[in-house]
Amino acid sequence: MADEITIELRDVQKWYGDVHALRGVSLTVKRGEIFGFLGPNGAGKTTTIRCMLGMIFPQAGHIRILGLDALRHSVEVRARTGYLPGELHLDESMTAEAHLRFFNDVRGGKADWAYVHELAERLRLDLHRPIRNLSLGNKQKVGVIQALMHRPELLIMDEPTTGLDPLMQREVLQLLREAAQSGATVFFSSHIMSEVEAVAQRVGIIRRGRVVEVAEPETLIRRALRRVRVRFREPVAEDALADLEGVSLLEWQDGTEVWLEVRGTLDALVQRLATLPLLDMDVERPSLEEVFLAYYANGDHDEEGV
Ligand SMILES: Nc1ncnc2c1ncn2[C@@H]1O[C@H](COP(=O)(O)OP(=O)(O)OP(=O)(O)O)[C@@H](O)[C@H]1O
Repeated sequence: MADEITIELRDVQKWYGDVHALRGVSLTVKRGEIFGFLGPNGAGKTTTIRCMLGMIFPQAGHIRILGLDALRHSVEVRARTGYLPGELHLDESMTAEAHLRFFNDVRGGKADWAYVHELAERLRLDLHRPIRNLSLGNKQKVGVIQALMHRPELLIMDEPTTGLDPLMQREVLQLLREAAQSGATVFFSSHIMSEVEAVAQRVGIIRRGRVVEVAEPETLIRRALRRVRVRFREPVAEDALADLEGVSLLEWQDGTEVWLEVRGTLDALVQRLATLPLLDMDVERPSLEEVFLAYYANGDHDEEGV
């Protein structure tokens, strides 16, 4: 059903003068989903988000948000969306609360003030302090509340945990989860793999203006390299595991303790180990960070190479 799709980008291209920032970005986000948009600095995350909200205009492609053409209906799209920009512009002379009230009035006054106070408490933000006296992290909290306070059906957040300490990062990720549990769709960008892994149901990886992968975090991790430590009851010959596809030897300590690197499934390794005097084995689960770094180190997915 069309309304099951909240975000749809098809072949979106954006140039800034000579800079080809988006080279045909396509992706789909379903209603109620938490989608993590991952990529290093300069990959095109902010540009994609600004196009989605009709703040800048792509030269080619189609964008539908909440069933609307994002460029023709950007005002309605923005009214129904909670947006946290990558760079916040707050009026330093106002208190946090005055800023939120002002912003809410501009947006048409739909804030849930009980929720605003609950958010401020959870994020440990004093709403009565002038913004000029707030740290970077506390300013970020004002932005997070600004995006959430009208309980929008769509949240678009550009690097939501920027400047926050680990405890507050976790709290913000929890808020994203709760928003999705109450039916909102969440799209957030990040260059921190662990936070995407912790919260996103699907991840899109953008690299040099192209989405090179969309998958569940678990799928990306399964595809990655895993380090395996094997211990044998008695020494085994160095070539006992050498011929297995996708398995490379890292360390061979007297044939009793062996470190391996395995790409893909462990099936072949496990079958071979069953024929050897195995004592035990440990498999390290790669983090999404390792997956991501491997992805970026590998130019196979981009015809222009690294
Ligand atoms: N206003 C602009 N004028 C010219 N080039 C720009 C402009 N904004 C972005 N770019 C370029 O477009 C590309 C994509 O930038 P973008 O900010 O979308 O990346 P990003 O993934 O959000 O990175 P970051 O995490 O650093 O914000 C980069 O090469 C950047 O230098």
